[in-house]
Amino acid sequence: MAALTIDDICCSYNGKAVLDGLSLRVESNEIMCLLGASGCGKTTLLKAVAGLLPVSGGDICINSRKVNGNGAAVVPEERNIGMIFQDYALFPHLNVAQNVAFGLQSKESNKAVIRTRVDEVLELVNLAGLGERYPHQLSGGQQQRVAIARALICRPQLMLLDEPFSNIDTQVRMRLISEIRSLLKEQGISAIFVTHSKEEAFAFADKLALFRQGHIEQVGRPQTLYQHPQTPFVADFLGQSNYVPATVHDSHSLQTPLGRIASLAAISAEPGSEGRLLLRPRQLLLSEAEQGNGRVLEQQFLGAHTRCLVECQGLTLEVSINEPLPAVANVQVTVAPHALTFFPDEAERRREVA
Ligand SMILES: Nc1ncnc2c1ncn2[C@@H]1O[C@H](COP(=O)(O)OP(=O)(O)OP(=O)(O)O)[C@@H](O)[C@H]1O
Repeated sequence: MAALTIDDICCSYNGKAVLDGLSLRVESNEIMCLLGASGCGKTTLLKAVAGLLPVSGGDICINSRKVNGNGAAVVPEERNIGMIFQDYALFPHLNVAQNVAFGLQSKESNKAVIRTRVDEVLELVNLAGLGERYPHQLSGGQQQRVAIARALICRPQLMLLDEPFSNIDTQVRMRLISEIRSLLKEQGISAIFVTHSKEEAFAFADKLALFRQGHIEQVGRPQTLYQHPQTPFVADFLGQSNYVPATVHDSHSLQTPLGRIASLAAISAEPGSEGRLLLRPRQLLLSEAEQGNGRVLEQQFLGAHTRCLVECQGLTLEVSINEPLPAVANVQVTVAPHALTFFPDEAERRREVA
């Protein structure tokens, strides 16, 4: 069942369209990440879902209930949504327990029930025992946990998170991401999460929706978008891309300056079609070879891997290898067996016209 369906919505500021006919579906207990460049409309979409911004067209349904439109408009506090922001938005004059209790107080008058629920959610976010502290006495990561506890206390069905990890230092960030992800999964909460960071998106989301100027370019599992992008825009946004000119030889191979390359899956273009083969730095392999087809131009040791620039058949390719090569100039460049991603020139021309 869908936790949220957004169907053909339009939003504008001062008559200028920011979202124009955008559709998206978030399944129950699914974490959807909105990823995209600054200003492409991610926060606008969150605000529209939360009911903080009017929608000029289209439908938004939360758990099959329409929440916008004449006669159907549901106010933000009745949408059963939890919101978490980049700057935590805690009340500085309230302690942790009071901050967390805040949203529940308008719905529940029994103080003992509120206290028990505050303790429960503080336990969930690993802050048990810190209820008496004030926000300024907590680290950034702890403050964000308080914000999460405050959002959880009303048992939301849907959580909206707007760049929640960007103020958290790198050491703590991946741990917090993994904890919050497990928490949302355990509690059966669906979520939409906005970020600029592809690493956060990969680590936190079940699905990515990659935005491009108010529309969604591609939506799917992070690995699918990374390994099988439908457009060069998606490929380039999600990681380093090498492009090699190629012609389709048959349904399972391409002819390229690196030779004929076999694909582990069928290529969806006619034999003879010209275009570009996408190769990620990890999809190229290097071996030392005096008579090899490539020449190392530059190496950068980056800890977990080494970035290597190689000149091969007139192309400059970026290859990711584990350890730096010894000082050899010549290498053999080959392509690791995989399902090739091929962008036909014709499809790109059609996209440009559209
Ligand atoms: N209140 C507003 N009034 C006028 N224009 C606005 C307003 N809020 C946002 N915009 C414009 O709408 C566009 C989309 O903004 P939005 O905040 O949704 O982008 P975003 O993708 O979340 O960006 P960022 O990643 O920088 O937060 C931008 O061009 C922005 O300048």
